[in-house]
Amino acid sequence: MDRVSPRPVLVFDFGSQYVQLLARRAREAGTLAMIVRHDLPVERVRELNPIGLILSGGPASVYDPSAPRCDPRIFDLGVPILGVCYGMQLLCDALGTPGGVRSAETREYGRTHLHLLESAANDPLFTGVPPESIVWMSHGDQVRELPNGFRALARSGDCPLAAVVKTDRPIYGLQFHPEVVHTEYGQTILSNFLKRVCHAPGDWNMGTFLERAVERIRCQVGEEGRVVCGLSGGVDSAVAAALLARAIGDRVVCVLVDNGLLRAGERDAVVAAFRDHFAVELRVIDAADRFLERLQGVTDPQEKRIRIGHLFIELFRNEAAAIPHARFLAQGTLYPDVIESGGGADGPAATIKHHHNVGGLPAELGLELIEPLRDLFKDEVRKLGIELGLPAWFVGRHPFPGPGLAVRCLGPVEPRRLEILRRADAIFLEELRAAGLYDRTGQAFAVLLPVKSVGVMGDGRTYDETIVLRSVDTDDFMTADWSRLPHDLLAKVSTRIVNEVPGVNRVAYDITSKPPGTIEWE
Ligand SMILES: Nc1ncnc2c1ncn2[C@@H]1O[C@H](COP(=O)(O)OP(=O)(O)OP(=O)(O)O)[C@@H](O)[C@H]1O
Ligand SMILES: O=c1[nH]c(=O)c2[nH+]cn([C@@H]3O[C@H](COP(=O)(O)O)[C@@H](O)[C@H]3O)c2[nH]1
Ligand SMILES: NC(=O)CC[C@H](N)C(=O)O
Ligand SMILES: [Mg+2]
Repeated sequence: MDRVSPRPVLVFDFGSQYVQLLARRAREAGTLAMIVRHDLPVERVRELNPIGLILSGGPASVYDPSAPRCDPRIFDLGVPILGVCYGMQLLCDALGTPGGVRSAETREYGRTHLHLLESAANDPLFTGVPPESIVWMSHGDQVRELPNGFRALARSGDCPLAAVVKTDRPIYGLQFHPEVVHTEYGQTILSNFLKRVCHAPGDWNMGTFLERAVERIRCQVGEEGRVVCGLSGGVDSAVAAALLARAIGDRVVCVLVDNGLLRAGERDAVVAAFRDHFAVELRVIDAADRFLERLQGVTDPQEKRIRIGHLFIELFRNEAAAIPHARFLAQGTLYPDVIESGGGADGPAATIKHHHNVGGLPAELGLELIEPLRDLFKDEVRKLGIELGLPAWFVGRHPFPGPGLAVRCLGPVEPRRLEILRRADAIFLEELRAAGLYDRTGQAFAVLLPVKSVGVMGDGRTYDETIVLRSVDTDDFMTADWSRLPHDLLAKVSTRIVNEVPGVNRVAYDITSKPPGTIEWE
């Protein structure tokens, strides 16, 4: 992100899955955010002249001797500090909490009720936040006792210290995550921190992103360079392609790989949509057989992604080899793909899954990557797509992962199983659209389990496959809640799948949020 506002808020990265969300919420509040290493020395912090500091969450436990820590001198700078989850545990530990930080008796993941204490009534951090609200938690450790010189501001059912503040300095700790969209007043709290506690002017805006991104692409590609752009028909690659077209015109060649793992009718739909909305060349590579061959007998989800990622790159490389000056590969990589793949090489973030386009890439790429959307989230990319002139129905499409049905076909990926999944998925989406609910859900799809169960159909015994329906509500795909779909719709989809898809005798509906689940099953 570019420096427009002179004084940034620094987000110290302790390996949270949500570190960029903190930065993004700051952007929404009109403040430039810079993500920095968790152990940035205080001298360097001073040079950056921050308006405030945010300490992110993270997978470690502060009582673990190898846990990441910050330079303790940052607490004496006099700059406002907000510690979130691990960040709160760390600052309480560093400033001295008598009972220490320990593993909690009850861990909290997902939706929790927050109760503000009377002491929060006049605190600027909670201006505009009602006494009771919903927050999202994701922790197993807890600060046991109020640190010396702190005041408690809020509690939850299982966590007596859900928010604390130092009485003589603007140092706050929150055990819940204000940065996730499911925390009802999260943006209010972060915006209060920036505007009311740090006194940030709030004049940064996203409009400049487009111009700067175009400039950066021109600069990277040069006068002659050509770019191969992996185009999936999804929103991210379409927006990346449109951005490239704006920056370098017909020096971009889009490549759609038909990997045999696409949904029913997808390939034709993408080709048609592309023809109508883009002025650049699109090539389609038929590679279904090669992907299926590579996936034969593979059941481990990470291994599936890695094999798929590698084959994608081989195909892009072959394509680029035939085009003069094509040294670049563009992908619609977003921040969630990056952070879930483990963030950076030596960062403290845990690997949740190797997204095929990041963690699944081979060591030797042979092409220079262009990923203009790497710092952004899905809904920001959608806004950018609209600015670039893509139609609203197109940018509103549900995401579909690059590894496609392979990561929804749990167990071995075989043509027979893919066909079952494809048909069940098509029925679910058709009914969701018919009920007018497609645009009100974030992502919906079917999953085929490697589990058979007993049923009775036509008075006879069956022993057949299980389909799970998954539908989630989310804007940024970092956290998600399961969609409360009408029972009548679920009943209709279930009946149609069992009646119309041979080999399936049972349909289940997934009622797990993220966290603790992920959106995909693999
Ligand atoms: N079948 C495909 N052919 C070519 N490139 C692909 C294909 N599938 C994925 N990619 C590349 O991998 C990137 C990441 O895939 P991902 O599914 O996250 O994004 P997307 O498909 O562009 O958008 P969406 O999230 O809406 O599905 C894409 O932006 C694209 O560059
Ligand atoms: O291109 C992709 N390659 C991948 O390997 C991959 N894995 C997950 N996804 C998509 O990312 C979003 C978050 O998914 P999860 O909650 O399952 O991690 C959801 O929208 C998922 O569909 C992927 N996209
Ligand atoms: N999300 C977090 O920051 C978690 C912090 C710590 N690892 C815990 O489990 O409590
Ligand atoms: Mg996709």
